[in-house]
Amino acid sequence: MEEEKKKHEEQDVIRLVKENDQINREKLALKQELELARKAYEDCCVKMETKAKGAEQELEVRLKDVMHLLTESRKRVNELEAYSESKNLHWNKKEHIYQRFTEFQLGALQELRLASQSIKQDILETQKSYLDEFHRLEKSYKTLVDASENYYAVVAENRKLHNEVQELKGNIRVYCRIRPFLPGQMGKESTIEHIGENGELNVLNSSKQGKDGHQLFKFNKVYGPDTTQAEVYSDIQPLIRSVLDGYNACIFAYGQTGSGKTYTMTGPDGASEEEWGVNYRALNDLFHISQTRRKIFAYEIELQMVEIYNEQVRDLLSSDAVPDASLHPVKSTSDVVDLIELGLRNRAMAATALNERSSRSHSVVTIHVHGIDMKTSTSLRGSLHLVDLAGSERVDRSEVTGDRLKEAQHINKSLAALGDVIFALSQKSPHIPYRNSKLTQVLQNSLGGHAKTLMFVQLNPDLHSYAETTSTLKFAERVSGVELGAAQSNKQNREIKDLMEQVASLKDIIAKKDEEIERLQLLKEPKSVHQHVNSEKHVYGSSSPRKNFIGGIPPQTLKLSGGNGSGLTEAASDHHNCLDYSDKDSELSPRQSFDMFKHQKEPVRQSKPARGNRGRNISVDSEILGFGDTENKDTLSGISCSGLSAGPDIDRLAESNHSSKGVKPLENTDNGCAKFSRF
Ligand SMILES: Nc1ncnc2c1ncn2[C@@H]1O[C@H](COP(=O)(O)OP(=O)(O)OP(=O)(O)O)[C@@H](O)[C@H]1O
Repeated sequence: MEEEKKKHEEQDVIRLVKENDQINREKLALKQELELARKAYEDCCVKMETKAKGAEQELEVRLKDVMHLLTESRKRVNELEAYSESKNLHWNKKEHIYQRFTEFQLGALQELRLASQSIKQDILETQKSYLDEFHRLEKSYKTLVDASENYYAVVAENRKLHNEVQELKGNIRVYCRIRPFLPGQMGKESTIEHIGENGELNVLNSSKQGKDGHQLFKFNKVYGPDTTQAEVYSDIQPLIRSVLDGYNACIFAYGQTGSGKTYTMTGPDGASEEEWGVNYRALNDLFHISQTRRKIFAYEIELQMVEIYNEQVRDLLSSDAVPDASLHPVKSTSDVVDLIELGLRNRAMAATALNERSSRSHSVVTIHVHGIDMKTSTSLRGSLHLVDLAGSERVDRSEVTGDRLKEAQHINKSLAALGDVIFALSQKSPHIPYRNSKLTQVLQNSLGGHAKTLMFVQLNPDLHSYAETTSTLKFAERVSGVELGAAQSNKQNREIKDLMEQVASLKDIIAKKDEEIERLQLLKEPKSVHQHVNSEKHVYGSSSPRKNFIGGIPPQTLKLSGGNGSGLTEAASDHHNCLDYSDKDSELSPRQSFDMFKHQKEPVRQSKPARGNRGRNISVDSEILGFGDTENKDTLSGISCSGLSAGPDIDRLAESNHSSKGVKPLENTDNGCAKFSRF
């Protein structure tokens, strides 16, 4: 045990020696390590010391700099403080100034606001007045524009018309129109050899040899068979338009039966607008122009349509028994179409061998235009007669007898009378034989005076109608040589119109007084009728105002002294009627002419009780009406020596009448009526 203890002790000693070695070794290593650490520490301390010294030096430099900067900054701060102080003072001053200025500005602004409000008010008021003024100006400007538009249109039209008037001055215009061959007549030989540019017309009769077969005529214009209705109308349009300026115009269609008179004046049956004749186109045109002038003129247009058949005037627009030629106001073309169609239906037709719907009457469409210039109150009256004459064919060729012969004789008589009137006008004869036929009576105003007259000469190109054609052309050629003088417009201004009305009423008063004196004289001297007649003649002398009635006829003398008062138809047809138009009354308007027809009835009823003495009445009336012998002789010579008959056939017809009855000077019949001994 001991041993073992010893052994353990030995082992412990060995272990302890070993451990001591180990600790010594470790102690040495640690000593070395410590030495190294101490050396590293000393190095580090030296380094740090050096570094600290460097840093200290650097910091000192920097401190110096900072101190310097600080001093500088303090200096600047002081400076800035001083500056700011001065600025502050300055701003305070400025603020004070601004404050005062703002206060002042606010005051001024307030004032300005007030001023602006009042100015605004003023502006609104001015604007309103400007607007009013502007509207007024706009209105007047519009009126001026309209007026100027119309003015220029009117001026242009007037200029055109002026030229036409110049052109028309003088001769009756004659336009010749050749109708085409009708279906079924194709292959027929034509008499028309050549139509010249300037109104020349060569007709040819192939059955005659050499020179005799050719004849040359010259008119204002010749229309070939292909001419359209519109082309024809465009040539006469200015004449028709002049009616709106107060002119009277008359357009005839003359020619043998079936030569196209109705076609030219009205158009074919059931005509389309393109085929419309002069009648429709004229009215259409008049409406159109009256519309364009509506700002300047107020127009009224009225229409009448009569036919003259066997020397009787018949109203075509009235189916009533009323005999007066009715006047129909028209406002549109359709009114016109309806009226003319009614008239055409009423027109007397009768068949002849030449034309199955041959019109054996003259048809007269009359357009009355009354215009008032709205500015000057000048009134104007124009009228247009559109006459479709009855056929001028030869009686023998018409193969007519009995009633048809009578019709033909009447037609030829009235055409001869028309020729006589035209010739008398051309001769500037003091007596124009208007009353030789109803046709010339109705057309009186549009033939003489200051009317414009145009004649369409219608031709049938058929060689078979050669004789008719040449006789028609000869008549037309003579008509074309007739000079009527310059046309004049029927304008009357308000003052003249008022004065005329005053004069008329004064004349009425004087006439009434005259009658009273007459009545009193009759009461005083019931037996001295003869003396009374003489005294009345004196009263009706040139110094008497009665002589000055329009047209030279006192109203009470426009009566049928010997008629039965049955009105227009009978008045027109009855040769015993004393009513006629004085040849001096060519200034009467066509309206007045028709009015005379209207007045025929009433005075007849009055004539007996008013006058009491038929013989005296007759002598007075016949004198007033111009039935004096000398004048009537002139009438007759005018008829027979005119050299302007309605062609050889008409002459022949007249001769045949003369030979049976003999040509005698005009004579007064028992009842005081002038009788034309030729018919
Ligand atoms: N220019 C034309 N173009 C075509 N047809 C025409 C022309 N002129 C006339 N006619 C025709 O010729 C025929 C006879 O014409 P219209 O009846 O006009 O003759 P008119 O001279 O008036 O006869 P009347 O003397 O018997 O009244 C009609 O059928 C018509 O349509």
